Amino acid sequence: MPRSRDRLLTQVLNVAQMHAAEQALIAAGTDVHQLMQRAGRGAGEWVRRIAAGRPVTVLCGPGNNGGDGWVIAEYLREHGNPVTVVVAREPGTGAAKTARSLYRGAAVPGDAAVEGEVLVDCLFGSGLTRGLSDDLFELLACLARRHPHRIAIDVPSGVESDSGRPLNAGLPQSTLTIALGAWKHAHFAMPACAMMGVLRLVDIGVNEVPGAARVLARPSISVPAADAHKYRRGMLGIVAGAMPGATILASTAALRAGAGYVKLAASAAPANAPAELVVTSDLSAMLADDRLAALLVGPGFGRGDEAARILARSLHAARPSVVDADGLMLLRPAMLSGTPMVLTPHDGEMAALERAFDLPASGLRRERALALAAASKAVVVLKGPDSVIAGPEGELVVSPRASSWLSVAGTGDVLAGTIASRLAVHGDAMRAAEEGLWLHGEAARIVGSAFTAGELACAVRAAVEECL
Ligand SMILES: NC(=O)C1=CN([C@@H]2O[C@H](COP(=O)(O)OP(=O)(O)OC[C@H]3O[C@@H](n4cnc5c(N)ncnc54)[C@H](OP(=O)(O)O)[C@@H]3O)[C@@H](O)[C@H]2O)[C@@H](O)CC1
Ligand SMILES: Nc1ncnc2c1ncn2[C@@H]1O[C@H](COP(=O)(O)OP(=O)(O)O)[C@@H](O)[C@H]1O
Ligand SMILES: [K+]
Repeated sequence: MPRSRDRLLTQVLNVAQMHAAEQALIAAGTDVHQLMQRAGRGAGEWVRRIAAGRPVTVLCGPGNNGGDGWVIAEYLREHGNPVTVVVAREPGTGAAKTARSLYRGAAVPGDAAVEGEVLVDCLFGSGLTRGLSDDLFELLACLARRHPHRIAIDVPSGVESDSGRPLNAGLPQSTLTIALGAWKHAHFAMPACAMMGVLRLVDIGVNEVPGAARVLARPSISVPAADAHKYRRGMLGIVAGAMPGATILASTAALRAGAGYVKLAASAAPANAPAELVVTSDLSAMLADDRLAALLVGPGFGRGDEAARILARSLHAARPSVVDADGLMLLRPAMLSGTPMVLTPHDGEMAALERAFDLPASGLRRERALALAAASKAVVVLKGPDSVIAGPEGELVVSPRASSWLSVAGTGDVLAGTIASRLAVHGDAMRAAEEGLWLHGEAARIVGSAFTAGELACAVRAAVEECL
């Protein structure tokens, strides 16, 4: 597969965009039946590998998701894998009716007593418009209980594709979810993304959709130029506040993420500062230094008047900046200078920013991040179990689930330090945000479990190594 196709397969589409992409393929000469064959056979191959000869039950609904199910069932039958279709509803679309007519194996009416090893959920996909009725919910739940492996096709039935909202309570957990044609927002949005198990994508030839979101992917990071020296590699200034612990964590990560020089402006050198960190008590001189490539302001800052003054002064220096933590609580529209900026709020800080920028605190997380990015002209990294990055021009990057061990104090400081370090290297706010978020997730994968934020910060170096 050419590399450009690989990149294309990182796009994330909403239902309207998926429909438009499908129409474009149809206009170019591929009919819906062919698309369903591609999707169903591609998914069927994953199911066949997982089933490995064990009995499979395919639950088929009325729409094209059900149609995919009939194709999967026929694919398994052709390959000699035992399969039974449970017909929750007879097919209602032309393509699904054709797929059913081509199936030559066993089918039973909506019967919850069917047993097997692998359940393939093709009840509803992206066309779900309302919660499952009681009978359909019961059928799905009973079959799920009777099958140890549960594979959802496109999206698990009952999950809204654009939002990731479950429209029924108590939907079964899938062990694998196979997206068809393109990723959907539900694959990366809580709570649905936590119900989907492992994610896989089947390519059906969908082309690039303008304005589509992307999945965060491993960045490519260059080694320093042959003639590099510490200042040209990027000098990062970190402005310390009342609580130095957070800036130490941010500095520890920043020292390992590529910047050539990390300087901390603090009234006194913190007791446990890394030896490589250069500490200065002269904030004005640091801000006036022409070599200063980027600034990090906010971790451990405090929220008093003095902190607000230091934030305003720091941002007045008009350097590419990352604003995090208390800095976000103090940020006001008048402090923005138009230089590249990354804001890294969690949900609580996001609500404060929305108040400061007079934005409604409603809608999906990605919509809220986009609204703040547009209003602030900054790149917004809205953190959490389903982090998203929004750019001021409407760019949107969604993150695959990272380790839930990240839910420990101080990991946000590590993220801010990592992003700031990358910003010091090249000055591109969107790129720095993507690199930093990926490195932070990868560092968590590398350190494993029950780690501290300090251990995470040290693992940023190993994560960088994977991007060279
Ligand atoms: N796009 C592509 O390129 C390709 C897409 N493909 C596949 O198509 C899937 C999307 O298909 P789809 O649009 O037919 O939707 P799907 O989810 O099967 O069913 C919706 C139907 O059910 C109904 N309905 C909705 N909610 C309901 C409820 N709670 N309880 C009862 N009924 C309900 C609703 O009608 P309504 O009753 O709302 O009028 C509608 O008739 C997609 O996920 C992928 O698997 C691939 O084959 C290949 C290429
Ligand atoms: N359940 C989770 N799964 C994955 N990542 C998480 C989870 N909880 C938190 N994180 C990540 O950990 C970091 C926490 O940052 P933050 O809330 O600012 O913590 P702190 O202020 O203690 O540093 C963020 O990068 C966030 O995306
Ligand atoms: K499904």
